[in-house]
Amino acid sequence: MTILAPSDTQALPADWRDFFALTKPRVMTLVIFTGLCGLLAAPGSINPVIGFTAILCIAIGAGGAAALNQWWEADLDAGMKRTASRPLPAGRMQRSDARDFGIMLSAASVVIMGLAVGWLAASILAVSIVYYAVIYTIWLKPRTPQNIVIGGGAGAFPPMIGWVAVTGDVTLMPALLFAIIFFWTPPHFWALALFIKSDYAKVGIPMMPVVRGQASTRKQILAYSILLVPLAAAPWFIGGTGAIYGVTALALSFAFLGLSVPVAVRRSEEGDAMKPEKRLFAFSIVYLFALFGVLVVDRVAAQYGFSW
Ligand code: HEM
Ligand SMILES: CC(C)=CCC/C(C)=C/CC/C(C)=C/COP(=O)(O)OP(=O)(O)O
Repeated sequence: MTILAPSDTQALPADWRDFFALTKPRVMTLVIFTGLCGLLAAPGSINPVIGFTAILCIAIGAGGAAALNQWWEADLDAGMKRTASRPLPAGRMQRSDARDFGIMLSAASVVIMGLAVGWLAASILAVSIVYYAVIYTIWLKPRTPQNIVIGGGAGAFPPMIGWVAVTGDVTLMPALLFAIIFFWTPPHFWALALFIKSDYAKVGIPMMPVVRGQASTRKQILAYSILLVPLAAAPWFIGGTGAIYGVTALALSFAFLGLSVPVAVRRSEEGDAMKPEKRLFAFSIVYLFALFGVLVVDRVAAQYGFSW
């Protein structure tokens, strides 16, 4: 099968703000934060300049992959209200410029990571870029309602990259951090997809609520949320963290589960300003920031002798 690249259109000259927008800066804050937390929670130490370089490379690589995602999806983005004002669908940029920008950032991030930090971290970064830009965006997203379940792997790599930048090897702890984000992604995204369902249906993307329906999606959100409870606490169970992390992870995960139940049973009050799925989506972001934040707090506390 031949995959044709989207062609160029007449576009207005883009400025730096459009290039910055191509990196999906708001979404990538959490990607960068989880990468930083992976780096700070890892055993051992790293030269601050090299540590900063590692995080910069995760940011540049994630931004490059996001630019490639938008280069490929310019036509789809034009058909959805949420994405129509992005630089490409709004006609502020040439498609080829977005593609070249994405390739340049991606390549630079991997090479700099390899030379300055290490080639294992660089290889995992390269895999995550290809995973997001090619496996998820080009291959899975238009083909299967399991797109984000499998595609969730792309966004789960950053803490592992941060960890590996310090330790130089992949052990059970970074694998667990990967698994937490991997199983967090379906409830995170399907909660959103439940209230923007019609947008994806319009452009023919087989997102779960469109293909399997709302009831099935709601049940699956609950199933992943249940799984997150033991999984998020697993770093504590295996002795990789102290109780500061473990107890907070359990509290956060039960709160997450508590917000998933009304989504699963469609319980929303008459005149409820914020639907349960909107509430769950918003909390999913707070959840991951807090979970990875407390991972670092736990490690710092242990270093200062505060551990239960
Ligand atoms: C395949 C996996 C994922 C999909 C399909 C997805 C999809 C989305 C979508 C469509 C939005 C709405 C905002 C927008 O228009 O860009 C969003 C928001 C967000 N996502 Fe995800 N996401 C995924 C994974 C992740 C991961 C792994 C992270 C970070 C670890 C993340 C962090 C965020 C954040 C922070 C926001 C809020 C951005 C804002 O405030 O506008 N997402 N996500
Ligand atoms: C280091 C590295 C490469 C990290 C990548 C991180 C990653 C995969 C994040 C995924 C988050 C994201 C923006 C999904 C949007 O899905 P979409 O693109 O389908 O959403 P859209 O409908 O808004 O375009």
